[in-house]
Amino acid sequence: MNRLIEASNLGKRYGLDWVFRGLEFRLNPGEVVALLGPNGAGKTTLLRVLAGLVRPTQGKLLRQGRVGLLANPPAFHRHFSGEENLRYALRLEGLPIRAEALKAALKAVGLSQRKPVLSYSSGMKKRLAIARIRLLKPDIWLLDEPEAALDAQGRELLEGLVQEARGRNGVVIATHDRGWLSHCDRALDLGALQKADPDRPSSADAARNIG
Ligand SMILES: Nc1ncnc2c1ncn2[C@@H]1O[C@H](COP(=O)(O)OP(=O)(O)OP(=O)(O)O)[C@@H](O)[C@H]1O
Repeated sequence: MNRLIEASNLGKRYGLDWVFRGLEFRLNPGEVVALLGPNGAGKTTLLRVLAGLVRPTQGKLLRQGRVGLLANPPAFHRHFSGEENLRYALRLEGLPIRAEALKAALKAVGLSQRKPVLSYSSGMKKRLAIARIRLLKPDIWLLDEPEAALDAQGRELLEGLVQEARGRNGVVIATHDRGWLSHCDRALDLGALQKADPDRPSSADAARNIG
């Protein structure tokens, strides 16, 4: 089977401080992995490294396929409407832009087409980010605290999205919400990795099977 992500001896340091070091991580198509750990454990940093936005300080990282990062908070062009932001994202990825698909994507998350994003609440921005990742259909879904700011209906949308994705894509969910574990195949606990070795020398894969 072709792996979507294969990382070995991965490490990221800011100044003298290692955020993580010696990390082994693999993601296969169809797998959903939870990324756990307390504040500051390195979940966002690892997602950004896996997404290719931050260069690792050490180690090898191989990725296969398109990556979609649902950041927390998600970033948009504030003066563009929701629809314009979706168009822009599709154009950047070189994907076809179909007006009907854009309209449907916004409707599915309960947003109107014309309002500028600067008038959105945090939950509405999160919903727009859900619409965006759903349209972009990446092979690798990296979700950073995806539940933050969402109401119960938004959460349901998100859970549906993860179920949709898990058929053929790989999903990594960084979260403090252990409710996600029932949707995940494995968990990687960065807090446990730190505790196992406070100086964070090279360590083995901290992933554990959860069912
Ligand atoms: N650009 C940066 N420069 C310096 N240090 C950074 C930078 N980004 C993150 N860090 C540090 O890396 C560590 C991990 O931060 P990160 O945001 O990855 O943690 P997290 O697990 O996502 O935390 P939270 O649960 O609070 O979102 C923290 O000590 C943080 O201060």
